[in-house]
Amino acid sequence: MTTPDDATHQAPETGLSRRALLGLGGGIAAVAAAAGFGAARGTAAAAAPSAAPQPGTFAFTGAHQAGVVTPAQDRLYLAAFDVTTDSREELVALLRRWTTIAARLTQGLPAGPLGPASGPYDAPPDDTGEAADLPPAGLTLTFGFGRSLFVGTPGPDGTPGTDRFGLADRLPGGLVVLPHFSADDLDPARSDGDLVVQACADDPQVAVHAIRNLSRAAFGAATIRWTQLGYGRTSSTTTAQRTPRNLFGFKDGTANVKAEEEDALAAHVWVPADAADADAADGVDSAWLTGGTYLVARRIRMTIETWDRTSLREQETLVGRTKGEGAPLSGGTEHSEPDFTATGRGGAPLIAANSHVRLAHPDQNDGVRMLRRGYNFTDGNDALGRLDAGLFFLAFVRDPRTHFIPMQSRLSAQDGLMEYLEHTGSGLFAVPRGVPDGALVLGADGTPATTDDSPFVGQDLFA
Ligand SMILES: C=CC1=C(C)c2cc3[nH]c(cc4nc(cc5[nH]c(cc1n2)c(C)c5CCC(=O)O)C(CCC(=O)O)=C4C)c(C)c3C=C
Ligand SMILES: [Fe+2]
Repeated sequence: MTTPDDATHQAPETGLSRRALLGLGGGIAAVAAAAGFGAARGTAAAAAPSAAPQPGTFAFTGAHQAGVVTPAQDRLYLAAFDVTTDSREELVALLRRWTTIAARLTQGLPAGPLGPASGPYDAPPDDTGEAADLPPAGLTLTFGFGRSLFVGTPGPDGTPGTDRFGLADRLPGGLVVLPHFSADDLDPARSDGDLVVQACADDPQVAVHAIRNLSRAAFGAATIRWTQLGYGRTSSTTTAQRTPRNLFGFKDGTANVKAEEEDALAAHVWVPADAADADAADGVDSAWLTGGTYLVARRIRMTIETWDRTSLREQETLVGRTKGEGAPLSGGTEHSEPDFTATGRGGAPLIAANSHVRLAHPDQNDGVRMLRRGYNFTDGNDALGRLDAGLFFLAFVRDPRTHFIPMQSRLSAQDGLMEYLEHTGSGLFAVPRGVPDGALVLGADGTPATTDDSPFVGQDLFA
């Protein structure tokens, strides 16, 4: 399992900058070894002197990809890509390059072994440089695959898409076309994509630097389709984290699935082996996704100006919790269980039938929960001067057919909050399991010791 080093929870800013790491004798090899990359094959990394894990870093390798249960960082930059090559080999080569670069960036190293300010004077540097003096900032990079990577994009007349990479019989059952939900006003230019990279960090420049360098490494194979910048996490993913607030001013993430809840993660987040058994009955081999998860992304615009003219009573009634403490309207404190049977004056339920927390609660959803990991966003304003702001909803689930679609159908039809919400972008991605611990061996220059058999994110998909 991906585990953060101790320092990351508290003070990532204490980490050394990339420039300082480069200046350390044998720094790259030592960091690679310390990050668990060494040892396996007697490489330079394995032989390097051991060093303490870098403060402010999370391991890149592990049973699951980092960036799911990792304590939610403060900033997000997410990019969806269209693959522009039709060559399976070039796609695999891209994923190898991304894996190598991600392993380096998440450990606070520059994208390439030479860094931003050395290397041949007549060639572009192998790192763009804007994060050179910044600490690792808890950067995680999480990769996923969209449905179009497997079966292409259907034409407007309904003609089937093209299986460009011979992956159609690997399409996992949960990677469906999401239905239209009422109040959806989706912009195709902010939706879907063959590949996704979620970069989370406690410094926005570190997250943007990561996507920029991955995008650069994709040249000739993939181009950015859409991106979303997020600030102010809207969820807690560990019990140690303070519950943050969304742009409606309410605490968000109170009842989230947390990293410490191993049983809930197994039941609601990680794709179980029997999902592949079910797909096998349909002639699909989706074993590559066992231990992975699905990422649902929804750009949800909030009509902030209208909300701000709404009474506190109305706001709390629509959410179903108090604005100050975040306690259920049935009483107690933030982490008290809501009592949906409690009634007030005239026998009316204290938590209204159309309140968000009642409709999203597991009791109303066949026991379903999800790991939410969203962010606030503000993308300027529209022609009327209204903020284009809201919540970039991100959730990791074991199967969107059971863990997202029914709940979102219910919310979009009945949730009182919907009067203030508009879904403007959408994406669904299969997130493969992690690169195994200790398997990614970086050489002394920080590149994989062997290129052809070094593991990469999503490797099992192409096996
Ligand atoms: C389909 C899933 C969900 C969408 C879309 C969604 C949008 C959304 N939510 C808030 C604010 C809050 N949500 C809260 C709880 C909550 N929300 C969902 C699901 C979706 N939310 C779930 C599963 C839960 C937990 C329910 C439970 O188990 O009790 C809360 C309460 C605090 C908390 O538990 O996090 C708030 C507040 C907004 C503003 C929003 C769209 C912009
Ligand atoms: Fe919610």
